[in-house]
Amino acid sequence: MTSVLESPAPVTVRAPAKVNLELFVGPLRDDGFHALSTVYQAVGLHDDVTAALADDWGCSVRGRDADKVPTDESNLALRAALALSEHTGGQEPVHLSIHKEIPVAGGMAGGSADAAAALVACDALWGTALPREELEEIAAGIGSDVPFLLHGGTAVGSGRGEVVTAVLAKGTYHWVVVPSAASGLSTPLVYSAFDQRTAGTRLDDPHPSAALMSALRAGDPSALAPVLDNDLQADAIALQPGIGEVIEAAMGFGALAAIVSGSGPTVAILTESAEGAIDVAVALTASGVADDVLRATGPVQGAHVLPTVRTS
Ligand SMILES: C[C@@](CO)(OP(=O)(O)O)[C@H](O)COP(=O)(O)OP(=O)(O)OC[C@H]1O[C@@H](n2ccc(N)nc2=O)[C@H](O)[C@@H]1O
Ligand SMILES: Nc1ncnc2c1ncn2[C@@H]1O[C@H](COP(=O)(O)OP(=O)(O)O)[C@@H](O)[C@H]1O
Repeated sequence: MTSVLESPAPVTVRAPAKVNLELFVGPLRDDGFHALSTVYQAVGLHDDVTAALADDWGCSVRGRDADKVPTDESNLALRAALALSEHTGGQEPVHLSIHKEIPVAGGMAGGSADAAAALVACDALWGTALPREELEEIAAGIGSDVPFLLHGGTAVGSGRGEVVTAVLAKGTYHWVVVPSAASGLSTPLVYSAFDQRTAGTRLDDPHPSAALMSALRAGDPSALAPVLDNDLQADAIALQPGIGEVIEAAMGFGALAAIVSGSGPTVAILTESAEGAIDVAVALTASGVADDVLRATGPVQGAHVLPTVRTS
């Protein structure tokens, strides 16, 4: 056991939320997951995870939706820390303090962000200094979105979303995010609605669309808006019609586009500028369509260590 004197200082890592600019769902694979082609964008809503050496493994959660997050070993951040410890032959226990800003169970991958943050934080705290590819491998074992949250920016996810390839993207995009927290939507429920709807049709292997890639290269939100696409959107709306109402209202208030993020229920609304985002956000709240409305810009960087605050 490390003595107090030589104990490394706690490490805090910040990780972003994601929106899926495009989500194409392919055939069901033998492992029970659908093949995916998605284009992720990391956006500026963040969770912070602080890893500190402790007598026992554990985690605590505060901030937005904290009461909806487990603190036992089903917590994705704790699972990630334990997986890294096992991979490196066993490490000293840590306590993870999670501060959440990312809406829980919204399709913005907050749990995956916490897992990515925990991997980077523990790797620094323990001094394991794992090569990036190994960290990504452990990340993929925790969840399909975790490698992207390590990576950040804008990237294609293939396989079941865990194989991440950067894309050339210019510009900054201004999003309004409507989480719809009261929902009972879950990822398995939405995929199973997709399965029922598409039963009997042949699903092709999914690929990124050339139109989306070209809009991202141009860095033009007006060009991006018409090519945003999500194969799970119809199923999310069928399960929770309020999502469709948010999309329709946002378009009426001058948004460039509005789309379900991942399996929902969060609606990601693309606007032309920072001012445009404020206008749409205010209109959504003032009209009573949504009482919980956030704003975020993207792309932003993936999980990264925050500088230690000097206290003296
Ligand atoms: C939809 C996406 C889009 O980025 O994100 P979220 O909306 O959850 O953030 C992802 O595909 C979330 O992938 P992942 O994190 O692996 O989903 P999990 O919660 O582990 O999957 C729960 C269940 O959903 C189904 N599932 C999930 C992913 C996939 N590619 N095919 C599936 O069929 C499977 O039945 C799986 O057992
Ligand atoms: N650290 C975590 N933060 C958020 N949710 C977590 C975490 N660990 C486990 N979970 C569980 O994962 C589920 C999915 O949460 P989340 O990752 O926020 O959403 P989504 O998968 O829709 O993007 C939650 O219902 C929650 O119980």
